[in-house]
Amino acid sequence: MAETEIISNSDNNEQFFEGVEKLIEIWFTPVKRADLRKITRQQWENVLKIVRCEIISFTQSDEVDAYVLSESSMFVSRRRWILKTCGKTTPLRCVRAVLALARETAGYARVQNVFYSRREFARPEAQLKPHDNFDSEVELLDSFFGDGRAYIMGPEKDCWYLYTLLPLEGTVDALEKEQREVSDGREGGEPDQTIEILMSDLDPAVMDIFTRAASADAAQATRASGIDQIIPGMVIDDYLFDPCGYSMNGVAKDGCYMTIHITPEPSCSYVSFESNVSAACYERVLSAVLAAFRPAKFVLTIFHTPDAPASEALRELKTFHSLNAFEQKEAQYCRFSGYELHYALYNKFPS
Ligand SMILES: C[S@+](CC[C@H](N)C(=O)[O-])C[C@H]1O[C@@H](n2cnc3c(N)ncnc32)[C@H](O)[C@@H]1O
Repeated sequence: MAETEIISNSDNNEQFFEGVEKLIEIWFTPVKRADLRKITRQQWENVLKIVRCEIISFTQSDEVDAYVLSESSMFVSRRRWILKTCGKTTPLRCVRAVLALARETAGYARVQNVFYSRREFARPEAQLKPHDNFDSEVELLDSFFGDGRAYIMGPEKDCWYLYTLLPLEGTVDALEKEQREVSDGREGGEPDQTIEILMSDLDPAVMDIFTRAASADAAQATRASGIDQIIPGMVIDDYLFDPCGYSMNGVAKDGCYMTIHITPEPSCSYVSFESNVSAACYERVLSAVLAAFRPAKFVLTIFHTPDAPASEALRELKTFHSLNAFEQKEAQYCRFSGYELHYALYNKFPS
């Protein structure tokens, strides 16, 4: 397993781990018979060495290959690649290698869309280049993809960063038109959505479940926390770290995935939830996630294509009972190339 990034905090002898992940998602422009799943496990292992993490488990459905990593997860489907890594990993350093494999092994010549995002790190100064500041990350991303656009949302010390592609002809409408033309009559025109819930300051009693002292194995932690009930019917691949820490991927037959990563250390507790489940389930999913982990604070992001039912779900967000205990500190809505984004930051009301 890769070197553990656990740093002792000399003031109180507690351990620090940077749970906040860097998340990159690349969509390739459809080509008949091209498939990212032609890239072999050995080739992915070489890529992940550059990132400073390793594969620890694997599961798959007809639509997606899901890897649990020593630092979070990777999902590979026909034309979408997702890499989510925490700690001091360096995911942007592997993008050049992935673009080369996509071209030479999988058969993709063009990138259709890119999303790179993360919350502000608890300890930004401890990150390795280019992840020690967002400007350097953007500079490297621009060197791969030409002109992207960078966004910073929320308050300075607790912000959320995003990089995505600029519309080619200068306007969002122009890019959406181009994307519609590319996907007309082929795969790839399907509605898409991603919900992410990035939680901090979690209930210590819940975090305790994700320690070897409290749970004999990952399956026990999955059941005791209710993770198996968040999106029922998924094949779950879970892993309990020693002495604490938890990662899981879930995949369903229809291509739906979910992934949860947990840093239970009291001084830096952090949990991330991500899924492309359809928006029809958002209230149920949000309430199951908040009930399972009991965060004091969380960032909610929802990306969706304009035709996805998520647009409806977002209009109803204010009526979600699960959000009654929280104050919405920030909220922003953006429209990008082919996607809309809702971002919000919530704090628990003092009890
Ligand atoms: C990989 S997990 C999940 C991280 C995730 N990004 C999150 O949302 O918190 C990290 C947790 O596992 C623990 N851990 C134990 N051994 C580890 C190892 N060899 N590599 C990475 N994390 C390890 C860390 O202390 C931390 O609590």
